[in-house]
Amino acid sequence: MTDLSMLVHAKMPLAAWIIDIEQSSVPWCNDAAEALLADSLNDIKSGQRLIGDALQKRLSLYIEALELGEELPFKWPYVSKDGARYKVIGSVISLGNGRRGLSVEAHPDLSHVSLPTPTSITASITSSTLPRAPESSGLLTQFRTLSFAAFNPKGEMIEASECFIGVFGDIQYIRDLFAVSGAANSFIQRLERLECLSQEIRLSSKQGVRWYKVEVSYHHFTNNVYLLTHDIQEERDHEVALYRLNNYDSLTLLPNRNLLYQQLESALVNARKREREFGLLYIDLDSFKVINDNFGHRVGDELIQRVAERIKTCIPPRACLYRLGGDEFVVVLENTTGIEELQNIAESIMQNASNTYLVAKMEMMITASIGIASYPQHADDIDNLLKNADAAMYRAKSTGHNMYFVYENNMAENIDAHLTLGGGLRKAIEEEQFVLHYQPKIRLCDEEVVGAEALIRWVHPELGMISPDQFIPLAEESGLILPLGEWVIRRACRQLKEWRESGVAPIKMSVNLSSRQFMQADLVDMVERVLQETGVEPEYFELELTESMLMADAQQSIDKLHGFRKLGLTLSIDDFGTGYSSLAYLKKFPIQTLKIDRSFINDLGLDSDNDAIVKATIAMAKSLNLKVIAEGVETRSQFDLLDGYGCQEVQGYLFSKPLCGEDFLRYMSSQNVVTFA
Ligand SMILES: Nc1nc2c(ncn2[C@@H]2O[C@@H]3COP(=O)(O)O[C@H]4[C@@H](O)[C@H](n5cnc6c(=O)[nH]c(N)nc65)O[C@@H]4COP(=O)(O)O[C@H]3[C@H]2O)c(=O)[nH]1
Repeated sequence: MTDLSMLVHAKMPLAAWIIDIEQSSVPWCNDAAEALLADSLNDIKSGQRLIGDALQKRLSLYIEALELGEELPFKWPYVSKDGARYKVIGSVISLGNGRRGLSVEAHPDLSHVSLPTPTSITASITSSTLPRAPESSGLLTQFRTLSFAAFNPKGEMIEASECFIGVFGDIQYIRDLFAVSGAANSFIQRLERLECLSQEIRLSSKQGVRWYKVEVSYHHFTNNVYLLTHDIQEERDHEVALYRLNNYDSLTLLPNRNLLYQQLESALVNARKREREFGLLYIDLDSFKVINDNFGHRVGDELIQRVAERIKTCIPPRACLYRLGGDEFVVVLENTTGIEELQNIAESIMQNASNTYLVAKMEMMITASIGIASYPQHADDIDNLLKNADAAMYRAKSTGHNMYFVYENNMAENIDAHLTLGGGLRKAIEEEQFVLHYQPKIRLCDEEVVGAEALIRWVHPELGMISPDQFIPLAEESGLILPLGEWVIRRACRQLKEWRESGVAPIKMSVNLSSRQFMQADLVDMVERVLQETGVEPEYFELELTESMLMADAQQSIDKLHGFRKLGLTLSIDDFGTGYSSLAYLKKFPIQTLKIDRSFINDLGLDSDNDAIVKATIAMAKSLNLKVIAEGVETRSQFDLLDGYGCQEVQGYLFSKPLCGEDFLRYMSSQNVVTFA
């Protein structure tokens, strides 16, 4: 056995295997270990031969020490079958289920190689001006796959394998290998302290600076250094890719939630230490789901990319933008001088983000709702800071689109319930846990079905059917009414189309609008789009609005109502009598129908004041050329009174409760309003 044959065995990568300490077995070994341990491998796998008595004893001691909380260094000399010597070095790893194991590597033990005269190894980094040493034996050059080199105490390369020269060139000094001179110094210093050294380090190869695993052995007698290198750049690239995958959003390439938490943690530490402020903006795009639903996820994804690019241009260079997923982003700004700084960013985002985007050859628009929270004013820990910014964002959403709000204390009051229920509602929208029921509208003169009011129900997987009174206010508050409202309009139109296709005589479909929906900037466009998409003629579609909705911003309402009228659909005032009830004012609104609230119908014939109001309302509505419909009609006597007062249509349990689509069709058939063409 020659010294060189030992080097041959020390091939890279290192032989590595895992020892299950409790079982005294070897559950895994790599190819190098397989080659190194050759025909004893079968025994290794069954855990018998390699782990002989002496080793078993050492492992037992090791386990005992581990149990006492003491981790002993595990080193074990190993001589392979052909006499090559190795140092096996192990470290503790978890094997799952509370079991512990050792991850071991066999490092070639080069301390037996006979080599030239000793001097100090420190000289190797200080003697770069010395001429090249002549000690080369010429033997190593024959190795083609092993990247190996030997250096004398002056740091001069004595000899190198063909592979080494191929990778690093014919270098003169050990320091020539290192990409950074500081790295060379600390490397040599470590080597002086340790017998052998295994380190991952960047070296200067002919291909450029790359990551290598370097195994170095320092020979005591000769002071020479023996160095093996193994290119691990590819592994590093994989690690980097994995890091990117875990910490960056693949769609926008923005840092994700993980990195957000990391930055917030460090921002918090800095701010506490230096008594500084920092803040964040929680950004949620408005009605993004509508875009996904209408144009597909590819278009939605592209829009998200464009929006991310746009937001980046609106924030200062020292601010950092993160994507939390979906249509949610967060901007973090450290060392702020006050809330205004954050408000300025919000304004800049709102202004720029709402400009059109060219996506899939279409011009698209989207707005953002933003919530602002700052440390230490609004929270003194990260979770609450995020939660409060989120609460402020919800406030912005429920107040109107394209707005920002700075967190205020009262926003937190309902936030827990809000997030739980809101979260449920969000999921319900995604999973379409909603159905529409339809209540017939009956013409008084001939008791024919002339219309249907679409009424939403939430079919909750655990709670069963939930009435709209319970969740519409929540949907309003969270802004979710916008996607939900659009779903209602689309579903109702599709249903009308289906009924028509199954031979039902034309009837009008009415849909309720909520106040938040009514504020939606692109509402008229959205309704037009849905009507076109579903092929419903506008004259068969009606929107029901409340008085309070119209009065909130009368001028804007008038403009919007005219927009709807231009489309050709009809407009009805719902729950009439419960609000302002100013017919004179209502004259200004281009509406066609008044719906008398069921609270008036309840007492009809029992309360003369009520009767007088209903009678007067119908008379005045007629003079204004408005159609009148009464809701909540439950009895024949109510029906007869309304007939006598000149009411044109009724709706109520007297005829039918709201029905699912199929039952409504059956109801129509029983009323002979089916004209099978
Ligand atoms: N006691 C009695 N009740 C009757 C009678 N006839 C009908 N009703 C009920 O009265 C409500 C009429 O709807 P609304 O006034 O628009 O009041 C609706 C409407 O404001 C809102 N809503 C329902 N669907 C939607 C929707 O799709 N969008 C929006 N924004 N709001 C909706 O929820 C409210 C409640 O809806 P529902 O629970 O379906 O309750 C419905 C209906 O089931 C009757 O003879 N007697």
